Amino acid sequence: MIQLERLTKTYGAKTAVNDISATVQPGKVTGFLGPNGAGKSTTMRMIVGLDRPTSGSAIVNGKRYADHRAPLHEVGALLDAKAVHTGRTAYNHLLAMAATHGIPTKRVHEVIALTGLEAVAGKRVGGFSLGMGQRLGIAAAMLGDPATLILDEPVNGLDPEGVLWVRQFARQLAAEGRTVFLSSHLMSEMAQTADHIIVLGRGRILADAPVQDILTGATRNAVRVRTPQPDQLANLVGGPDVTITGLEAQLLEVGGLTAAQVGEAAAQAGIVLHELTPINASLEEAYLALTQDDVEYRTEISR
Ligand SMILES: Nc1ncnc2c1ncn2[C@@H]1O[C@H](COP(=O)(O)OP(=O)(O)OP(=O)(O)O)[C@@H](O)[C@H]1O
Repeated sequence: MIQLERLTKTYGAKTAVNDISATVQPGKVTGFLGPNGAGKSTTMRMIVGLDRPTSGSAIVNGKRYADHRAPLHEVGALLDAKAVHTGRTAYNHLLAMAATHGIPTKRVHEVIALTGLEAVAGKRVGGFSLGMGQRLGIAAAMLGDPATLILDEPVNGLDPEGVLWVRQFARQLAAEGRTVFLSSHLMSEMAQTADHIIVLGRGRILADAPVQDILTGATRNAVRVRTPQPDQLANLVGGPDVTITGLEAQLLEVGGLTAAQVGEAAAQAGIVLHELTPINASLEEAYLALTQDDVEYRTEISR
């Protein structure tokens, strides 16, 4: 379990993480989502003691990371997969890590098997593909058989097979009762992997809810209607819970009604329809809407 309590980190005038409180529960995959620069990596670095909070605290399995006698057995982290690129073989890299933490060689073989690295364990890490490097980073995080796993952008740049592997691995770890905390800037990926999602924007928590709740909240009930009689249709279906937006001269977006309701009302009133399209906001749209004011660097799209 990870408990963030009023956690704050400032760099000079810049507040990277702004007074966040949240609990990451065991037995679940929790997605940590936010646009670039939202403060995800800084939060994760504070959890594993690589950055010191300006104020507030990050507690893992009941203690601050630095106060654990054998932190590798408590928390495994993959924070920067590129950091493991060395001239060593994967096996020797893991063996060196294990040796410095008093972890037996047997465990090195176990994590190699666990992450499917058997075939490449004798190869130099410098020549690894991104996917293999990611597996090696996860193998290293698993060395101490930790109850809590923290993975920063574990699927970034992976091919579909690699993405699927990380997703299944994360789910398996959660099923074993571990706390699994993954960051990503892709809502679509998190929606398929996580049970719970925490959304960060400009260092603040924008949402902290089960994936199912976020999915339900994201579904928009709206219909796009093309008709040569837009004013009559608007008068007909208009009401207190209905929003009507003119998109083009003969194109309306009707919110709050289903396509069936609009179609039947139009038929009864003899209004001609040329198009009737239900619109469902994707989860990605909901996420963009949630974070649009909180993106640090906005790309201007010229029209
Ligand atoms: N060492 C540092 N010194 C100064 N500013 C920093 C430092 N580390 C991070 N920041 C700033 O803090 C903010 C949060 O950065 P952070 O890397 O935590 O975001 P992130 O959500 O992980 O983004 P990304 O997806 O790009 O990794 C950014 O504005 C970043 O520029």
